[in-house]
Amino acid sequence: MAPNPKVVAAYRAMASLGISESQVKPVLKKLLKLYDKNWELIEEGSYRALADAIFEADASEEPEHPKKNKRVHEEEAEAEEALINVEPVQPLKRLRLRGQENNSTSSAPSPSKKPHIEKATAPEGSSAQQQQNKAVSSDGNTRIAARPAPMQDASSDRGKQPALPQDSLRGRKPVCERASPSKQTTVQPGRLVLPNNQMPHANALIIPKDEPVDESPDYELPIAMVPPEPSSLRHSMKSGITRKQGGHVPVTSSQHKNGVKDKEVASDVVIASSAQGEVKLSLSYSSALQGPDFRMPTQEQLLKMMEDRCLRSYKITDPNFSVAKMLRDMCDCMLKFSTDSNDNSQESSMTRPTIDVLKEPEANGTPGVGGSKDLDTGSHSSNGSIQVNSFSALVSPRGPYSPAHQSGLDDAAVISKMDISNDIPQSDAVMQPEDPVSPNSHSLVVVPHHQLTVDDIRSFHNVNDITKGEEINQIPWVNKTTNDFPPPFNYIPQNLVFQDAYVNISLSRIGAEDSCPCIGSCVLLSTHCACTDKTGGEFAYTAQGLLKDEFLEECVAISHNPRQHCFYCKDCPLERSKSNGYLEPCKGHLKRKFIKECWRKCGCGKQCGNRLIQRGITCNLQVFFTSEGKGWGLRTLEDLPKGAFVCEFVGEILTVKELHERNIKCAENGKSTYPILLDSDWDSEFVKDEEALCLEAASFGNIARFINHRCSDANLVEIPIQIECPDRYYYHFALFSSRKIAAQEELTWDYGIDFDDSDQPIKLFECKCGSKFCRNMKRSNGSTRSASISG
Ligand SMILES: C[S@@+](CC[C@H](N)C(=O)[O-])C[C@H]1O[C@@H](n2cnc3c(N)ncnc32)[C@H](O)[C@@H]1O
Repeated sequence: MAPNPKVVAAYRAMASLGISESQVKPVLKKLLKLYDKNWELIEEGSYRALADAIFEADASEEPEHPKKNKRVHEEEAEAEEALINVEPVQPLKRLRLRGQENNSTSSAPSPSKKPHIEKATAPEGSSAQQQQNKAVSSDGNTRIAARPAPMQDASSDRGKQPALPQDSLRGRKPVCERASPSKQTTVQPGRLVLPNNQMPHANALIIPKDEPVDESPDYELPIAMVPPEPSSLRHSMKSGITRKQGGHVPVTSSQHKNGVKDKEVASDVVIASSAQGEVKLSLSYSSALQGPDFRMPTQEQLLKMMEDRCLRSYKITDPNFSVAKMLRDMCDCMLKFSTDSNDNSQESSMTRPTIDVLKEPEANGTPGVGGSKDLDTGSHSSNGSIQVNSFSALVSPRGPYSPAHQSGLDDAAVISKMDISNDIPQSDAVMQPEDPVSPNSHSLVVVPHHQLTVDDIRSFHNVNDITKGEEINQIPWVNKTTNDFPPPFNYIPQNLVFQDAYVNISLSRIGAEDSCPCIGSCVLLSTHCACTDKTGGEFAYTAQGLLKDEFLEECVAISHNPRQHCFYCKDCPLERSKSNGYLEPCKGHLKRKFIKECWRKCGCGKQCGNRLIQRGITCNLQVFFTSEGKGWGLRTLEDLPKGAFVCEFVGEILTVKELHERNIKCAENGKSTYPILLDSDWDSEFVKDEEALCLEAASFGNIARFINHRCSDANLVEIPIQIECPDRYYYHFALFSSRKIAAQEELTWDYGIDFDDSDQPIKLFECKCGSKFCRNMKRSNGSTRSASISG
């Protein structure tokens, strides 16, 4: 018999990819069977489906179940016949690009025929793409905003009796409102959450620049969604109104015919929305395959399988990729486990684990930052669903304004929390009609790109590097405690003027007394360096780049005994900024020891030992969610010696007047400010309004915005550093280790808060520092005055 020319062509195409006939043959047979001998589907995209199916078959090489041999042989016989019979038949339904499912094309599916899900999920990316894209970045992630707690209205105490000078602010006002470690895991309407790169399948969500993009302009539709009533859905998406309950939006065609579920359908995906803005993706898998041997996979097994599958199938970003397909694969994985595996480690029948997929990925070699490695295998959801919570935001390497593209989601859509339910008709455990008002009801939030808020965009914190590449070292974040994501903010590595602050950095102002003619590293020279003149002729740093002990001890002592180091302005710029006709007395400012670093007008080089903090953060840090109720915190991932520079407190440079205005505005909006006053030198002369500066790090800041307060025995101490500005009304605010700090220890500094003084520009929080010297603890034990913040 003459060879079928189509078969020959397929062999040739595969041969060009280095795939032998013997590899092609069995897969081709299966595909022909699967596609009802529709060669069009096989030939499409230069035999892409075939190539991918071969790769998948190669990778899995799972032994056939003996029970199935007979059926398999029958199938093979049929397929063999198909190799001869090239008659095209009506093509079967394949997963299609979002919004295209309703299109009628030459490959439009036959409503009556559907491939088995296992086969239908043959990978869609081309093999060539697969090979090219092995090193696709795994960046990415999402969030559900942990919103800052509301701020106290700074004006609330106006008009109170004049107070005597006191050191209630103790010269340091880093006093920050905590970003609320709220348990808010619900996606708010209009809020965007992207799939986490730490999800096993995250790579699949990144579209390479040169990939063709979905031509469908219909970005208001969710991915791979086939709305039964497109117009109404579109309306609801566009208007930001979530879809009505009980109105599940089926993604695939698992319809019930006369109330009976179609047994042929292996899975379906249902997306539903609620007015609460929650998202539910419900995946059902066929009851036809469910028997007495049904077993649930363990979370690890399921995820591992998904990981493998994603690596094989989706590592190439493919314009045809759809989340629905990926989720359907997950159902398929469940099916495989439940029917094929006899592994004793599996969960018993009908147990359904809760998967917190994205809480704890691994980063920088530390356990558990945001990924799937640290799953809570013990917790099972009661409603028979697998929950995949806490997607983290993707960070776009192409800039923060294209996260949806980066995710492969084009202009739309994002899921923050999804329930993958095992629809088991017998138990009827899930797929109940949803209560439109219940907080547990499920919702679909599809956010067109144009609806993203600035906060949404800011909140795409890369789980592996919250600094977005701004620092020398990556700084990952991790949350083992809740489903919260780091609050939205823009990472900036250096202070930036907000608006009115007058920071005059000009070379002409730096005179001989503020620069040195040294060559090399000043700290190594025996000659006098002019840059030490302001610090008593001594460098504060050792040749090893640590603070000298003596200097450090003095700084710590000042911190511990602020009263002895406070000065009081005659005409306090801070009070002036708040004054609405009634000027209160100065509450005191802490006069601290300065360091002056060499800078660009000096003869020495960048590596000079007297240029420490300007070289940036060098230790390995991690943002983490504290378990004590302080919200996010910062810790070191390595042992730190005493006197090590950890980081600068970076933020927007504001005048104190601007800070006051911002505080009021933030209070109105329920937001917080994270300010510190740059007031260490305010005693030297009368400080003009525009010179009374502070740093505010809530919206623009660096890693220091995560450092929590600890009363008195904090392990960091703050030191003002003069670098480029000879006037000390502007300086850098650097944090050094005040003692040896062990890896994994939380980094803290004493904000200098007087918890008994409610007349502060910020709202106080209930201190949970845990120190035996806690000033707030004393107050709450012995005093009736409350200084706690809500949230
Ligand atoms: C600079 S921010 C620190 C990062 C913050 N924890 C977060 O989650 O973004 C300061 C805020 O953290 C919280 N915080 C800091 N130290 C705390 C402590 N010792 N006890 C309770 N809350 C604290 C307060 O809400 C404060 O306003």
